[in-house]
Amino acid sequence: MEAFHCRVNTPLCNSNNYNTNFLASMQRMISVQPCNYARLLSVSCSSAAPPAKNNKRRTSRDYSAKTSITTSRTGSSNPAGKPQKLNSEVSPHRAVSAVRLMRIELGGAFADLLNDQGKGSGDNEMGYVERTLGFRTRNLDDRDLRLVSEIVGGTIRWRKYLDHLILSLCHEESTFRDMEPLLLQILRIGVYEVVKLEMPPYAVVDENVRLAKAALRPGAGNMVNGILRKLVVLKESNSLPSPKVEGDDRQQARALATIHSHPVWMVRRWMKHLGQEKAIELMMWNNSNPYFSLRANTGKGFTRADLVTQLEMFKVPYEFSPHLDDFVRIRTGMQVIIQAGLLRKGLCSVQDESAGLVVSVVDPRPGDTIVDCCAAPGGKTLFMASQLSGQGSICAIDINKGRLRILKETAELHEVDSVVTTAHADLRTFADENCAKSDKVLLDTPCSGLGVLSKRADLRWNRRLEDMKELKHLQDELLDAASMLVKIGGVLVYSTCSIDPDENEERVGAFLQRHPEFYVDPADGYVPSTFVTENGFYSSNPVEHSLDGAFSARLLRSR
Ligand SMILES: C[S@@+](CC[C@H](N)C(=O)[O-])C[C@H]1O[C@@H](n2cnc3c(N)ncnc32)[C@H](O)[C@@H]1O
Repeated sequence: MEAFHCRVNTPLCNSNNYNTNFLASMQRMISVQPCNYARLLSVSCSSAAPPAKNNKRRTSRDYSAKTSITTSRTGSSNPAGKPQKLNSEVSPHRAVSAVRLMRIELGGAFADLLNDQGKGSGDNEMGYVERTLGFRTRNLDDRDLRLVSEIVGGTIRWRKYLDHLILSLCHEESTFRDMEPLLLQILRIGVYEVVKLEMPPYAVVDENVRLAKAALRPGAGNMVNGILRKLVVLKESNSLPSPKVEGDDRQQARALATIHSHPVWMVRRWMKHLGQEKAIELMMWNNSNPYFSLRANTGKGFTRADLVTQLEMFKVPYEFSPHLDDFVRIRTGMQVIIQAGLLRKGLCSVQDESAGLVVSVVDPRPGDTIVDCCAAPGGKTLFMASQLSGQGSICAIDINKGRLRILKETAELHEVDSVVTTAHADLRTFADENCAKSDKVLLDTPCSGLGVLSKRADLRWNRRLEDMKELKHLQDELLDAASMLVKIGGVLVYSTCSIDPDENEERVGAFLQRHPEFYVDPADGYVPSTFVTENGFYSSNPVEHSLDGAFSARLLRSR
C-alpha cells in the first residue's frame, strides 16, 4: 500500500491559523496523492490490527488519509455502512475527543483554537463526529466540554509517552506501527485517562471499548479491552514501563524525551543550553495545565475593575497580574467568559503577560508614530493602540492577508481603529519602498514558539530542527528591514516568543555587528528587574516567572 507524505503546513509563528478546516484539509491531502480505495475500505473493515504487508512503517498520517478518503467518498466512515443514528451508549466527550484528535493530527487543525470555540461549537463538533464515526452521541454539556479540552490537550502533550506505553503493551511492534489512526486515538485517550487523569480504570476501559466497537468494529473493541486491561494491572502494581535515563547524552535525551513527551531534538537542545535539571523542569512546565491572562480593553473604556466585577458576577476565580495593571489571571472559567461574550464584545482579550511585557519594552506614548512590522493577528498592536489615548499612529504590517483582516476587524471592535492602519506587505519590500521614519518600530518576528509550548499543546510536534535554521535567516533579514524604518533617536524593539538563544541574543548580537548605528537601551527602565538579563534584554522564563517564554531587545538608533 502506498504511503502518503503530506506535511501539514504550520505557520512559523506562535499564533493560531484561523482558516483550518478539517474537510478542506482532507481534500488537500487527497489531491496530494492518489489512493487505492478498495484497499482503504478493506483496512477499515478488517480485524483490529490491519496486517502489515509492507516493510515500510505506516505513519498514522497514512491511515488518516485513508480513513478520511473513505469518509469523503462514501459520506460516512462507518465501515459497515450503517445509517447514521444517535448512539446514546457512547460517552460524548470521548467521541468528540477522538474526532478532534484526528482533526488536529491529520487535518492540521490547531488544538488551542478548537478549545477556544466555546458553546455552540458542540453542534459543529457533533457534525464532525457524525461524519467521521457514522453516528451522533447525546449533546455535550458543560462538563463534557471541559473534559474534551482536558483530554484533547493532555493526549496531545503526552502523545510520545502514551505511544510508548501502548507499544510496550502490544504483542508485536507491527501491531502498533500499523494501527489505524482512530483506534490509536481511542487507545491514547484511554491510556491518558488511566495514567494521567487517574479516572476510575474499569469505567475507562468499558467506555473506550464501547467507543471502539461502535466507531470501528467488535475486533477493535477487543483490542482496546486487552491493552487497557493490561495497562490497569501494571498501573495498580506500580510497574508501568519507563525508559532508563542512562548511557551517553543522546541516549539520555531519548529516554527523557519519552518520559516527558517531547521531541528528542528539543530535549538535546535544552540539555545543551540549560543543563539536564532545568531541561526537565521546562518539560514539566510545558506539560502542566497553563493559566491564562486576560487584558481589560481600556481603549474601549473597560477597566480592570470592570473586568473583575464581571468575573465576580460569573464566579470565575482570578488573581491580579503582579506585573501589568490591565491584566488578571484565571485558571478555570474560560468557557464561562467565552459564553458571556466578553471576548466577542471586545471588552477583554486573552493575552499572556509575557507578550504584554514586550509592549512595556516598546513603551508607547500618546503622539508616537509606531510601526508594528509583523503585526497580525494583532495582540501587541491592540495593546499598544490602547495606550495612545487616540493620539499618534500605528502602521500594522503583515504578509498574511487573512490574519491582517482579523487585526483590522478587532481594532474596530476594540475602538482603537482611529490610530491603527494596516499594510499587507512583505516587510522586506515595504522597508525598501517606504522612506518615512518612525519613533518606534516593533519587530515581533516569526519564531519557533519554543516559549509557548504549555499553551500550544500541538506545537512541539509541528516544529522541526530544520525550522530553526530557516528562521535564523528570516529573522536577520526582517531585522535589517525593520531597522530601515527607525528615525535617528528612535527605538527598534526585536521580540520573539522563544527561549532559544539562537533566535534571541544571537540574532541581536549579529544585528549589532552589522549595524553599529544601533545600541542597546537596557530594559530595566521598562519592565521589572527580575525580567532583565545581564545584557539588558527582557526575557521571561516559563519555569522562573510562571509565564510564557518571551524575549525582547530595545535598541536605539544613534545616527
Ligand atoms: C509572531 S507572529 C506576530 C504576532 C503578533 N505580533 C501579535 O502580537 O499578535 C509573526 C507574524 O509575522 C508575519 N510575517 C512572516 N513573515 C513576514 C514578512 N516577510 N513580512 C511581514 N510579515 C511577516 C506572519 O504572518 C505572522 O503574522
